[in-house]
Amino acid sequence: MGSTNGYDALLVVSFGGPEKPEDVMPFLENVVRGRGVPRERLLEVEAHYQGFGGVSPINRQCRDLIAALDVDLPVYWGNRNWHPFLEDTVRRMKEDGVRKAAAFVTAAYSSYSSCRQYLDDIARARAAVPGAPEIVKLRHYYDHPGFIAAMADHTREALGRLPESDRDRARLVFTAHSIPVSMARTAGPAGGAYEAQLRRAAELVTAQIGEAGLGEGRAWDLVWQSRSGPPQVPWLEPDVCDHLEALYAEGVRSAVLVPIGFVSDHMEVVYDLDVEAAATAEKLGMALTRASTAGTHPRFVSMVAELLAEPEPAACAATCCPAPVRPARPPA
Ligand SMILES: CC1=C(CCC(=O)O)c2cc3nc(cc4[nH]c(cc5[nH]c(cc1n2)c(C)c5CCC(=O)O)c(CCC(=O)O)c4C)C(CCC(=O)O)=C3C
Ligand SMILES: [Fe+2]
Repeated sequence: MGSTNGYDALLVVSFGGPEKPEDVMPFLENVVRGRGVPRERLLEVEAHYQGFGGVSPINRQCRDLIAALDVDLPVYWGNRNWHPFLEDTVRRMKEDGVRKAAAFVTAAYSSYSSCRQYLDDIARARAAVPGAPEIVKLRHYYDHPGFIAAMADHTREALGRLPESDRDRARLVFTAHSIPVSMARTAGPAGGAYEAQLRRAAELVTAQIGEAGLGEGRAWDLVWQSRSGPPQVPWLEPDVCDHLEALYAEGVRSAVLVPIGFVSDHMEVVYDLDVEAAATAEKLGMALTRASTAGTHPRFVSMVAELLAEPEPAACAATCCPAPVRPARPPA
């Protein structure tokens, strides 16, 4: 609990995910609408979701976070790609008499996909609801002590799950969602912010591990996962699985995956890391554990209340994190 700073509601904004098998394809169509993701990729990803019973963990995780929050405000929740849709939530907020809400987005970093697109989602939802409340997006929190403490705790815990003899020398492999190289170049006010912020967060987490006596100056890397898009468009590399192979070739025999780019253990984490990267490590004979994301760690939960109490953040410049220029359609 604490100051609510002139806000009369908190709005949690997230990605959304399917909750039953029939939801999977319509959800995926929403995600990739107009984005040139090849059909084969979509069918592959559909199979990942169906392998988990057609249920993404992300909605449950949003509900859990909301249940854990200790704020003196009514809390609402709306998604980009699946129910509860942001527009429906904004309509309900208006009907409830909300006038000015703070938005907590479940993405910590700057980039079109992780920041601007959420701002656009909020703007579109408000435009569809006459008399919609004002909605102020809270600041990026990738370097907030609450986020870092949660990730450091979970990284220590994952180190503890390695065989004892591997703990001191295990490599920390931080991962984040790959994005197109062009999107990475234009992220943030001066470009390059997505990668720079991820590096900063990884550095801060590694430093806290060092303070806990788990290896001053332990080696770490930042690599990418969950690449989408057409194959001819360059995305950030290396992919986490290729990186594990390269590490093995260098003689590294143990690692901890730290999904610093995400805030809950959603499908990209439980499939791309716990299934795919785990299989790569198994094949190589490498000891590998995966740190939990921030989730409902108490310090991450209390961070939300702390963000609410901060002075209202300045809006992003209109030129920040621009939408990608869509690749031309291949000739028919
Ligand atoms: C930066 C970033 C984040 C982190 C910030 C944030 O958290 O928002 C993120 C999160 C997520 N991405 C998710 C799922 C998907 N992302 C896709 C596709 C894409 N992601 C992109 C970027 C990001 N994505 C991009 C540039 C694309 C290409 C299409 C486009 O330009 O938009 C696709 C399409 C199929 C495919 O993977 O090819 C799916 C299904 C889920 C839900 C998981 C669940 O259901 O549990 C979450 C949290
Ligand atoms: Fe994604």
